[in-house]
Amino acid sequence: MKFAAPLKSNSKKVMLLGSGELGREVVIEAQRLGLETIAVDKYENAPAHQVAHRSYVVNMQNKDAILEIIRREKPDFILPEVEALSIEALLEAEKEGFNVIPNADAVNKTMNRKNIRTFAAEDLGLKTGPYKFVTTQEGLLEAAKELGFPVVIKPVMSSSGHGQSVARSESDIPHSWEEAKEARGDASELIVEAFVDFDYEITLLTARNGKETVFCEPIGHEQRDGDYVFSWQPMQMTPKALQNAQDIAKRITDGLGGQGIFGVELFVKGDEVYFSEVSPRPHDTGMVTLITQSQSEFALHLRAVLGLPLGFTFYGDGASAAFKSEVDSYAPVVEVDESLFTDNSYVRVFGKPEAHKGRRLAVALVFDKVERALEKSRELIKKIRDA
Ligand SMILES: Nc1ncnc2c1ncn2[C@@H]1O[C@H](COP(=O)(O)OP(=O)(O)OP(=O)(O)O)[C@@H](O)[C@H]1O
Ligand SMILES: NCC(=O)N[C@@H]1O[C@H](COP(=O)([O-])[O-])[C@@H](O)[C@H]1O
Ligand SMILES: [Mg+2]
Repeated sequence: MKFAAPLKSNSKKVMLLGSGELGREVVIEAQRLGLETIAVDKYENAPAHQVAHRSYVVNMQNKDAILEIIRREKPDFILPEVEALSIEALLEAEKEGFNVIPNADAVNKTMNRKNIRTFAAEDLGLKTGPYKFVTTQEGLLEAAKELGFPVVIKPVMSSSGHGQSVARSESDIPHSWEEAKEARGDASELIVEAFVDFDYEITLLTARNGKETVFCEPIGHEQRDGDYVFSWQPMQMTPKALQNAQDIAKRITDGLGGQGIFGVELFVKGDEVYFSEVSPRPHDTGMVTLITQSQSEFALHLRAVLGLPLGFTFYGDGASAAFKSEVDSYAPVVEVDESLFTDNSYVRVFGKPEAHKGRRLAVALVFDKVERALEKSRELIKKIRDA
């Protein structure tokens, strides 16, 4: 493999569509291999903008605007980093010969819950909880009654819990209907899911480099309001549950195809494993790999994209805790207690230019035996605050 320098006529270029905290780590890893990096997002000074060679601010849902940047920059690899972006632009770019990671069809399927759920459950036959799709409030009530309360309601296009709610009875339906409008993406259709009473849930990071598929240790996580708050690795699983999880991850990622890392989200009850959803890119709960693995999920993503070998060492157990702002601010300051800077813990501050309530601004990482690491991350996260 040959590695050119950036900003030359023969440079290899990587374009990130979405430039948040996950993209920032991908850009850093890309630069470590001499790649030229271009970061695109809908607002100025997004985390990856701050480290990339060039950056663009554009309406990510505008086909022409995205295509214009792609045609101008001619990247060797286009890495979608957020769900809410113009899929038409990606389909067209692929048609023109650009390499969309993992491929435009996989991005199309995974960005929309209806597409990915029907693909997983109906085409591939993977086990999921019962679900229905609705477009009206009356339809929502009907579906919830048929599935049985409680139900989880989510816009077909959204992420990080935006627009998501749990309805426990009929009286919650009007609120859930209103809440869905908070979607980051498309709320014209909703998925209504029976509540899966799982023992625990995991993300199984799965990397494909065109030659082999490699799994990371399973990542356990805790979610609040549809968004991750703590994650730890490895999640203790029975051998049978782990085998089932890897089988599902292999089937869904083979089904989607292409190269890169995927975050396969699964619910586990006993030895039974239910498919939930999958990100065709690094996963927020996978930030824990920044402290547990010789090659983080971001480094593995790049290796997979470039077709490089996927070998890495699992250094040992760890945990991560997301810090979310409690204020709205145009000049956010994250105050971190010195006790976070120890031999086995540290913090990464994302440098987001604006804070609002609930926005993730930093992550605390702890390296320790998994229970202690999680316990410690619960203590440490209380020592991070908005200044
Ligand atoms: N059917 C369900 N039964 C029980 N819990 C659920 C169900 N669907 C979702 N959840 C809970 O809500 C969380 C978020 O749901 P989901 O992953 O579908 O949304 P998301 O907005 O895509 O989140 P992210 O972007 O952070 O992955 C899940 O990790 C799980 O904890
Ligand atoms: N669950 C998806 C996820 O974690 N995505 C990550 O959050 C950023 C958006 O953050 P913002 O909402 O603070 O701009 C995205 O750009 C990505 O890095
Ligand atoms: Mg999810």
